Amino acid sequence: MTTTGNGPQDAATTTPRAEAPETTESADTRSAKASTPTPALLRTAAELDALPRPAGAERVVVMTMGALHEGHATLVRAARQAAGPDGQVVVTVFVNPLQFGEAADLDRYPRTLDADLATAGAAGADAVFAPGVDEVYPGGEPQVRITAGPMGERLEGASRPGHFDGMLTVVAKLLHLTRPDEALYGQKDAQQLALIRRMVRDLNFPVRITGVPTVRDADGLALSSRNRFLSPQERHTALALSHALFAARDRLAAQQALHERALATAPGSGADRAAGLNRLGEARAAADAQAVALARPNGAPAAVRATARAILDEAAARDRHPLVLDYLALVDPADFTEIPDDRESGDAILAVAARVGETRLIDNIPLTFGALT
Ligand SMILES: Nc1ncnc2c1ncn2[C@@H]1O[C@H](COP(=O)(O)OP(=O)(O)OP(=O)(O)O)[C@@H](O)[C@H]1O
Ligand SMILES: CC(C)(CO)[C@@H](O)C(=O)[O-]
Ligand code: BAL
Repeated sequence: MTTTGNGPQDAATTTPRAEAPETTESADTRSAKASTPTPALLRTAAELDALPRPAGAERVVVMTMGALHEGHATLVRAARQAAGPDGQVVVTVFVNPLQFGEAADLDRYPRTLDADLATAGAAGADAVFAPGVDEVYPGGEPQVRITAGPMGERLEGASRPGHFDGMLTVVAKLLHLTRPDEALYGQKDAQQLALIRRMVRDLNFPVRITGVPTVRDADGLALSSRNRFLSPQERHTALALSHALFAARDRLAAQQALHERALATAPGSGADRAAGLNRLGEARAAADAQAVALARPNGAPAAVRATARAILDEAAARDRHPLVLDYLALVDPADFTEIPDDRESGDAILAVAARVGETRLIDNIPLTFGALT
């Protein structure tokens, strides 16, 4: 019997281990991990169906492609928190062939189920649903699929044709199979999260979708299963992604702080304020007001893009282990269309994708234009 110690309604504690197929885990590994709660491993839809729902509490699902890291563990902990002690957390582990373009990317995608069970259990999962490809697609490639629509053709969709149709198709299937009250996804895959929200809204899926902020290494690199393919030198180059995003965010904050200071110093429009302050001999405040007057209305989006671009260009110009930029885009979170240069307020996402060596990485940061500090 598996135990998770997550409460009396914990369905995993009611699922005998013998009913789930064995993993390839050795007896030695199992005993070494005896102190960590091991979630029930479910390999088939029938086993998942047999998992009792928590009485009077919710089932919360985290979907993954395995090779779990601290980013995934954070999602599982957030799911545990959302489900509460009486609720149930189910983690899915499935490398979905439908969302891969290059066969090589699919073939080399890391598969680490034994370690995943331990990570999921330690983070509070009650069950791990890890079906094989034949279980998810018993009739071979599905003829009928979800179409992501225009948002799915931008950025990641343009670089990975068919990716989002494949992703949404499996997410729809996994939502039907797991039937959660709530499902959590990472903001690291911001376009994916936006599309899942859109699918759930457009097609009336009875589930709440929650986004979880990106988890990063101490030096800023967004955690990703694909990071393990980076050599130390490539990893160093890859830091340009997050550093570009942070620099752009800091530039926007500085510009907004400048604007606020100018507003606080004297009322009126930028140019008038600068002239008035100059007459009063307020040279510093006048310079601020002038800078703001010049910077708007075409300032902030362009400045944000240029700041990030400069850092990425520098990494692309390196002789060894250069970064190859795929896209840098400042987009509207609602539909992933480009933010126009004259946009003065509202939410945006600055998103980047680049290849370092053989590894393609993505990252993004949420920004708010016109927000007062
Ligand atoms: N660093 C992270 N912070 C927060 N959530 C993350 C992070 N990395 C992955 N996730 C989320 O975990 C879920 C499963 O993602 P997935 O298994 O594809 O991992 P991954 O690290 O993104 O792998 P890869 O980038 O190689 O595809 C997704 O909702 C994803 O957004
Ligand atoms: C949502 C998902 C599990 C669908 O395969 C995958 O795209 C991922 O891990 O982000
Ligand atoms: N993390 C998103 C899934 C993918 O790259 O296919």
